[in-house]
Amino acid sequence: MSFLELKDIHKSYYMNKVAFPVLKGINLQFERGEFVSILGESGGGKTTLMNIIGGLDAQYEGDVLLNGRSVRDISAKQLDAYRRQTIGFVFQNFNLISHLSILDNVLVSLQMTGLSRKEQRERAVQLLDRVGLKEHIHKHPNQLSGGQKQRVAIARALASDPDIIIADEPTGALDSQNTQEILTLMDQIAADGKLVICVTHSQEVADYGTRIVHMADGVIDHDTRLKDPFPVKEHAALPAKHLSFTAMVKMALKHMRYNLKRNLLIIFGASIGIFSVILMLGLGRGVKGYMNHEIYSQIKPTAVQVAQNTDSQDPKKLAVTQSDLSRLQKLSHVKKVQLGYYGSNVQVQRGNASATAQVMQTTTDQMLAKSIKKGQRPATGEVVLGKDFAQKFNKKHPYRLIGKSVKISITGMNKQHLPVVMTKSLKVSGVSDGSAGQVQTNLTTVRQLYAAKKLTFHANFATVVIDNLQNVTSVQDKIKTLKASNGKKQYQLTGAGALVSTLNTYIQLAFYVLAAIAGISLLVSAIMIIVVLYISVSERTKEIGILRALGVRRKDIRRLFLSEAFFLGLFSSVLALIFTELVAYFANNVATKYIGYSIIEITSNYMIFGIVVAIIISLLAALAPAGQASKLDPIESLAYE
Ligand SMILES: Nc1ncnc2c1ncn2[C@@H]1O[C@H](COP(=O)(O)OP(=O)(O)OP(=O)(O)O)[C@@H](O)[C@H]1O
Repeated sequence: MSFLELKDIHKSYYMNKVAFPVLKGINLQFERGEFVSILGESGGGKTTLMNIIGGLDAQYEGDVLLNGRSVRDISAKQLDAYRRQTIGFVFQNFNLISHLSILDNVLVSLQMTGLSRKEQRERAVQLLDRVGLKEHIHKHPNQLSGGQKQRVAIARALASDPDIIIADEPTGALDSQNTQEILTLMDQIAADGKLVICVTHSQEVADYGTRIVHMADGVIDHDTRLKDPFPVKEHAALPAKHLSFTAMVKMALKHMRYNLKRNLLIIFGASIGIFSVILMLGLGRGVKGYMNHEIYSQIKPTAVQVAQNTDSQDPKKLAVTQSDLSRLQKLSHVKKVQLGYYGSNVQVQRGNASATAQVMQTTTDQMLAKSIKKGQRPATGEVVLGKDFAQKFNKKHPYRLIGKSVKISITGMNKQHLPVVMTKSLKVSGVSDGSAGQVQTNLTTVRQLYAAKKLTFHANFATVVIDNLQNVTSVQDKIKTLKASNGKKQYQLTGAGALVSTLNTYIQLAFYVLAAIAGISLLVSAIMIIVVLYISVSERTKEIGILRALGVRRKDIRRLFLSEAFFLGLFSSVLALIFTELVAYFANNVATKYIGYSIIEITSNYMIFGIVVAIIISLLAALAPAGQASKLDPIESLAYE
């Protein structure tokens, strides 16, 4: 049984379904320790035969037997393993990976062995030393001469300690001195007990080997033995494995570093989209926070105002009664309820000057004590005026009104539904910031006004004080669902507090819309990544072919591109976060100076969201290009110019 046997190999290429036979029945037997030169006219099918032996081409008839076992009908995975373990390729045009150093080029092959990282490196250095390149291990292929490049290729071919070295015109691009050196190396490889099969056009090269096989018209017409094969030294084969995930990831990073400028630009471009989305979310949160802060600096957040749910102006229908109070008081988390009165168009007179206040309200627990700028809250018979309103009586010194009397007139209705004006002289007890209306009295004062005219007083809202800020929304929601006897909703929330949740919803919505618009730039980033990766696939077609020839699996090629996309996503989101933090820092500094509040609030959730979205988008964008790369045919990729 021969080490390698080719049995009746036939191969045709098809053009428009027309078959062009290239190999027409090749029968050959090879042994280890042979240095076989394949000679023949150009276009005679030598490379085609090498691709079949090398496991790059599985579309042929006949059989290839290794140690008596067929490699014809094995799975794609097993064929990858066959190339990894058994075959070492040396090409005419070297086929080194340009973005990897000399050492890394050799290491790619070694990473598919069971050696430890240290052993891999030691073996790579040792092999490069053997081909005379120890001094150059950190150079890149473009920094080497042709002969040196071919020596790297030989070191790489030997890395996984394969039994067969296939060299397709290894000296075709070299001068005579380099040719001599390469031939010596190949001779030594055969002397080590390996099978060296070398395609050549040169008789001089062919004469160097132990055997010459001549091909003509798709068959072998001469098979001449020049010397005996070298004796085979038995040795343990290097354990093989497929390329590890980390090795693939590292290769992706090395490629990114090699194309640093381009990748930085892509990362920058992609980061803009993520930056805008995070910024919009942060700004939305900040603005909402600011609005709430503004509102709650004027009113107590745990108190809500409740009125009857009606559009009617009829005081009876608007009336909030004791039974309403007890109904509200029964709700859980309600600490206290109190009646209040709200009126409009209140006439205020001082001496000859008079003014109409749009809003008058009785003091409630929702009003913050600090809303009184000067003086104190109104006791019975007293009134507090809003500062702007007070200025209508004393423009320069509104606070001087404190302690003075004003006459206030409100309008009620008698039983006949006729308007009745009620007037009373009240002492100004303080001046407020106006957040509670322009005129503020207490409930007893209003009751007295009504009593003086023998009119029935109806409170028209209730203040519900809630035990804890966290329970405000739930209590508000509960109040809104309370039903009247007719099945309609009984109450509505009034005052600034009621606005807060609606306002928050609108702000949130507005910024979600803005974030979505910013998201369009994410789409642009995704398209950019797709384009770049497609370009990268076509630029790296040859590299993909080389990796496949070395035994790298399709899966690994896909991972290589997906890893690059992952890093593009990761790095661009990190850059985006740096940008957002910077912008937030400066914007918040300015905002704090002018409005005393940080207007951009970037939470860690937004950051995580940004990173995750960026990575997902990049990976999705990379799916098609990575898939395309993994499906490339190794022979076509190697032939790609
Ligand atoms: N993918 C392909 N599709 C169609 N025809 C092909 C393909 N690859 C090779 N051929 C044809 O098959 C024939 C043999 O090609 P091959 O490359 O094996 O020859 P060769 O002996 O190695 O030639 P050379 O010495 O010039 O390198 C040529 O006529 C070539 O045009």
